[in-house]
Amino acid sequence: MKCDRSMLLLYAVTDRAWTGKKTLLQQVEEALSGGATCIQLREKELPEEEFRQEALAVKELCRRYHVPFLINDNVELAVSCGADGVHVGQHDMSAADVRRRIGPGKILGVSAQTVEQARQAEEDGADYLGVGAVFSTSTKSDADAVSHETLQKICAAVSIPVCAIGGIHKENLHLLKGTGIAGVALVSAIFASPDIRKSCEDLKKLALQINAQDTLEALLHTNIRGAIFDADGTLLDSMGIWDTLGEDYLRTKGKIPRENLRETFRDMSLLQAACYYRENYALTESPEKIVEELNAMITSFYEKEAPLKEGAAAFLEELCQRNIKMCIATATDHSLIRAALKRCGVLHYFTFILTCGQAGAGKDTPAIYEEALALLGTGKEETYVFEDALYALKTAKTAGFPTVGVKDPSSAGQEREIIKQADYYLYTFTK
Ligand SMILES: Cc1ncc(COP(=O)(O)OP(=O)(O)O)c(N)n1
Ligand SMILES: Cc1nc(C(=O)O)sc1CCOP(=O)(O)O
Ligand SMILES: [Mg+2]
Repeated sequence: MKCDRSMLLLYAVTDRAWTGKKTLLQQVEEALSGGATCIQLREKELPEEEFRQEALAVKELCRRYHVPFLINDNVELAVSCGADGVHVGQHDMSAADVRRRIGPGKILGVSAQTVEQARQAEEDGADYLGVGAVFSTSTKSDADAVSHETLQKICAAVSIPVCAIGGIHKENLHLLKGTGIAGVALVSAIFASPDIRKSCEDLKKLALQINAQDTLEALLHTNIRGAIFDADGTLLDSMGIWDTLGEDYLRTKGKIPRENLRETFRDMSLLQAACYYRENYALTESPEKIVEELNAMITSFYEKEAPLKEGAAAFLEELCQRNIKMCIATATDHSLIRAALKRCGVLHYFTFILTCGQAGAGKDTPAIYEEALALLGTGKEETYVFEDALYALKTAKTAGFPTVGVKDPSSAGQEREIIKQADYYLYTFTK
């Protein structure tokens, strides 16, 4: 059994401190029945022979649940009892030596606290990394703190999957959203719980929500019955036009843009921008004519160019097959969005396109989402709003909709806040 990303989703690391009237084996079985995706037997005090007997029993249990079984620290025991793998830290046997000892077929997990250690572990043959402590923990007294920034850097620096560990529980797990982890490893949140099975079920749902690659899958397994999609930056890769429109327009007039017009243009209406170009670039056309010409450029872009985001068509098809009602809620002109979606072959998925103009308000108030909801006829708690812009996402969330943030370069500066606010965050629509 080799390691894949999904095995790290809910990684239960044992500790006999809280067994009470139960045996550790019973506790492990509860964790497995609650959905633990990997078990690590971590015994710091147990005499070798008892450790061996316990390892053999836990191994059999894990086999029944088809879940990988790893042993902490004790490489020889892992080999002799036929565990699926072993986890070692920076002060244990070196990762390269462990890999040589266990061979290529077994799983090697290595703890890392820095990017350098992480890269070295990958080079030495680690299959996954355990990175912590990401929150303060009293379970391991010598654990060093690792910031979420470092955790994110480690995830980006290596190509093996990473699980976070240390002080993780139901109330803080969501704070790891956006770091790029494949899952979470937990001790007390599982084994100190009076209801281990239920705790695992709850923790697994939360872990699915923060796991970037599983987000699409997780979404499909929610109560979703309706979906309200923003168009620009969410389904369409179209935000770039607003960045370059002013400069492109001036070039068609033989003018050389003297400045980066991006910021200037962003806060202006088309008419304001037209007056600005006329004054600052000595254009002879009337402001109304300039607006007409700008509109023609925008129309041409939506009709002929604006691409769908990668994977979006397949995602919409998947929602459609599950009978999820879908609509568009957009601040852009109805005919432009319609043209772009039709050209991209996805218009038929949407029951209607609703614009802010029709709703009588922008996305800083929930009118458009409430009207879309009424038209879809689904319940609010089962109707998910997909948005790339922070302010719109916040409006929908405050109004009580479940929200899905969608990554777009135009919102890069707000990405962390979007991740924090959104119930789900899609880095991509591709699986
Ligand atoms: C999944 C996972 N990650 C990290 C650790 C910690 O390993 P280490 O640093 O060797 O500390 P001990 O667990 O041996 O005290 C782990 N065990 N599992
Ligand atoms: C085993 C372990 N390793 C850590 C590390 O930082 O590498 S923290 C830790 C203990 C985690 O226990 P709890 O989930 O109860 O906080
Ligand atoms: Mg160790």
